[in-house]
Amino acid sequence: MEPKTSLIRGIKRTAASLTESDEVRIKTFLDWCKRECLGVSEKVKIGCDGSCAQFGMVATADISEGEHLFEIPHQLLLTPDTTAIAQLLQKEKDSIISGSGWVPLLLALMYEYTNPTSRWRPYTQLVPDFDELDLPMFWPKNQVDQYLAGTGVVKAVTKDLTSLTEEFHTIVLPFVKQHANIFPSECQSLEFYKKMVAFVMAYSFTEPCGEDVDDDVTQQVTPPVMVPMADVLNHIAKNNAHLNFGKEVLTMVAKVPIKKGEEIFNTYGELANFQLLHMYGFAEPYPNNHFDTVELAMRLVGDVITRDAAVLGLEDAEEKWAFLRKQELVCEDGAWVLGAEGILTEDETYHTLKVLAMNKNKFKEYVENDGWSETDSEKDDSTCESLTNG
Ligand SMILES: C[S@@+](CC[C@H](N)C(=O)[O-])C[C@H]1O[C@@H](n2cnc3c(N)ncnc32)[C@H](O)[C@@H]1O
Repeated sequence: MEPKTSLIRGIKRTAASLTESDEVRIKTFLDWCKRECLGVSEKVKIGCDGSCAQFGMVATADISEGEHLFEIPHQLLLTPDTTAIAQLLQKEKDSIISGSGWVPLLLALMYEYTNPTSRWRPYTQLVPDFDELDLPMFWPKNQVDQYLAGTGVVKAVTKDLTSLTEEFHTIVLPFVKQHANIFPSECQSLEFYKKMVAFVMAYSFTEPCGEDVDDDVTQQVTPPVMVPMADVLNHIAKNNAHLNFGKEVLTMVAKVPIKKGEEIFNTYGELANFQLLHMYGFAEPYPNNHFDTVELAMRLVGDVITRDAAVLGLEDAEEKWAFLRKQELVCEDGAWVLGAEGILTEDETYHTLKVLAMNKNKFKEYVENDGWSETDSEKDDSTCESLTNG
């Protein structure tokens, strides 16, 4: 059988040890951090001796809860506003508007990544070759279809590849050609652009907005930025450190006491394993990821209940399903989401199951009323309780 190369490659990297070139790149990066006033605690070090994936950060002494591990000045973030081509991007901003919103950062990265005299050179040199990240967007299509069927990754990867190819040809390539004096020829290649997209996907941060700015579970909606040093940290769901976005600096703070020798883990968000695999090329082994979810496609359930209504003892299954669709409680692309602690789409699932379980008269009444507004007493109905919790 064909090996699941990507998953195996991911495991192999666990046992990696620092090569001479790694050591030089880490030292160059740390010297750069010092020069650029990126302060790092003496109680941490970058290395390969963490639990996973090439580089990571490990505690070299006991760390207390709340201790600062490093502080990154805002001007050291690599963004469309800080790059050496910021003025050009600003001047041409109307021609680089994209659906993803990533194009300005991608152009900044293409420029800085290929420029030997870039201010961020020691940072961009530390990042591994992007193919090694094993993001499913680099897998051959047949492997994605074969190994990831039934997860949301297949659809997400197809969408990513379509949109990045479209943005490359319509926005990025014309821009790069127009400014061929500053972009080397490799920037005209779609393969290179894909690597830059992978860089943003697996390494960028998005400043949380809204009320809970200090909370690492906040919704992320602002454009992504590159954050040197913070992106050295690997992710686990039970992270022991998190990044605070302050006005002057971004600070990595210990969430809990961390013992000497332990790896420092950040969070990339409350992500299910399929999302981790899609964006970062790894998944957490069961049962470590308490944010993991399973999606039950409504379309599949619809097929089964209408096909096997008699076996299931369901009355008017087809009419009920059609009515639920009309009410937009179910849809072709929809899914019910099951989390570690129960059903996350509880209302929709509850409502659907309740309709499916109705007898003829009740369903007739329900259709006549164009659905029904539920009272608390109905919600306490024991049948429905067992349906939602069982
Ligand atoms: C932001 S980078 C972290 C630094 C990265 N380890 C490096 O060497 O540059 C994100 C990448 O690290 C790896 N990674 C992070 N957390 C991981 C984990 N818990 N298990 C396996 N790989 C992980 C994945 O390859 C992911 O795409």
